Amino acid sequence: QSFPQKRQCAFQVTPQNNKYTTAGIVNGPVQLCENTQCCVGYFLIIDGQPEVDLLACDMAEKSCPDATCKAQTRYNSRLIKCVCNTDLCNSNITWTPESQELRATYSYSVEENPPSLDDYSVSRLCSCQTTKTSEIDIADIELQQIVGLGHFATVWQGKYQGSMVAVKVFPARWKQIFTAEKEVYELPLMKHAGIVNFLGSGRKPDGDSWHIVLQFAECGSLHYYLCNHTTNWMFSLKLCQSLSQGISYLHSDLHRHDVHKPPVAHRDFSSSNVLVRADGTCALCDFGCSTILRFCSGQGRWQSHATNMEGHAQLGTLRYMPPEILEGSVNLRNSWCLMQGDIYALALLLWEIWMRCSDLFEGDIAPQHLLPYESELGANVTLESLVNYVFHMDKRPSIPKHWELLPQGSVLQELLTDCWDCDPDARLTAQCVVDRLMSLQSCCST
Ligand SMILES: Nc1ncnc2c1ncn2[C@@H]1O[C@H](COP(=O)(O)OP(=O)(O)OP(=O)(O)O)[C@@H](O)[C@H]1O
Repeated sequence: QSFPQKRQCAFQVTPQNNKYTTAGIVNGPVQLCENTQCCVGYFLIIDGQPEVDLLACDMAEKSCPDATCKAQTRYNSRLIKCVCNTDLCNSNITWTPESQELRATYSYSVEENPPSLDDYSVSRLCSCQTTKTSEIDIADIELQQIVGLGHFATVWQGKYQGSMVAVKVFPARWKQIFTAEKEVYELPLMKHAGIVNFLGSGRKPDGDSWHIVLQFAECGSLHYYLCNHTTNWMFSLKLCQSLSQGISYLHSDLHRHDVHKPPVAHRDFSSSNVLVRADGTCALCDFGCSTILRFCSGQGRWQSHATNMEGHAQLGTLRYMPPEILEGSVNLRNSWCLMQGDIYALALLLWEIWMRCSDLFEGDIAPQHLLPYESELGANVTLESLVNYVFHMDKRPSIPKHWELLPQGSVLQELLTDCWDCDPDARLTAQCVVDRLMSLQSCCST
């Protein structure tokens, strides 16, 4: 009886990313694969050259059609990966800076491969309704003070028709991001308590800036709020519920009469992109990186559509990126994976909120606000440290041990672990998070 030869792969790990040690028997620089015929290699680009970050057998059986180690698309041009199917093939990577630059441009656009003509025609066929909002005459707005400085825009507090508003001002060079964000706000049925109310948009007569006018959120961003306030249990639950209801609504595919709201993936969900109103409810904002999914009946599948993609390899905030996006294994043709990425970020936001809830800490003293992974990886995380910690080591923000003893502790713990699971398919849907939070309301009103 003959047994198939086990694959041998070059092996090199660091103590920080030693998860792959379990993928097979290690004998010095060689590993005999237990579960797969595929070798993997991760390389960091240092001074323009690939340097080994990790070499090993793959953890599970996956497709690896290449015989040699060819550089695959990555998050940006600083980390590359290959998967291949011959003995020790992962020890040498085929890589050129030019090919990498070209591929990186596409790596975080919606299509994993450069779009074909067919894709374009399908996108046109599947374009969907928008609600035409009357343009706002920018001259009617009185800008009062700056309340936020983002990557793309400056946010002002202002006055419009006697009401306090927020005005997001994009310089002309970010017109594409402005258009993408406006397109999401202008979708039908976008008015919802969990989403900041869009009042209109306009352009300065001299054409040097584009404006989005929004309801003003008195308490600023969730990040700002948590830095400055602790909460009690019921208040934290209100923040979490409104937040999950907002993302659940954004993800929903709604048909009301003849009007259709397609699902939207946020793709840059972070505590800076959630606002807090005076009544303690959250509202989602900042849809500049979002993707609208359109169902193409001709194709029988969901099609992603994004105005803002070309030329933007890096979408979203690094710290909140799910492991599959950090690692680059996500198939961006599968639009649902974008929603699953939002759920991972939602878990980090729930964790941030609960870590500031005094009722969940002894002596009612909650620790000062920390961003996810801030205590483990510092205030300025790098891609390499996150890939290692979140993907290779499969670690998440730590859940306080004593929560196990609290009446709601096990539910909180399960909810977080079910939302930040390394397997995107295992994560809860946003509606399921809303339902679980609802059950917490009845079980633990302290
Ligand atoms: N409607 C609003 N009411 C009050 N403050 C707001 C409002 N909209 C935005 N802000 C403030 O401005 C900040 C930046 O807003 P926003 O995230 O929309 O801008 P951006 O340029 O897209 O930022 P990013 O760097 O996340 O891409 C928010 O974190 C918040 O503090």
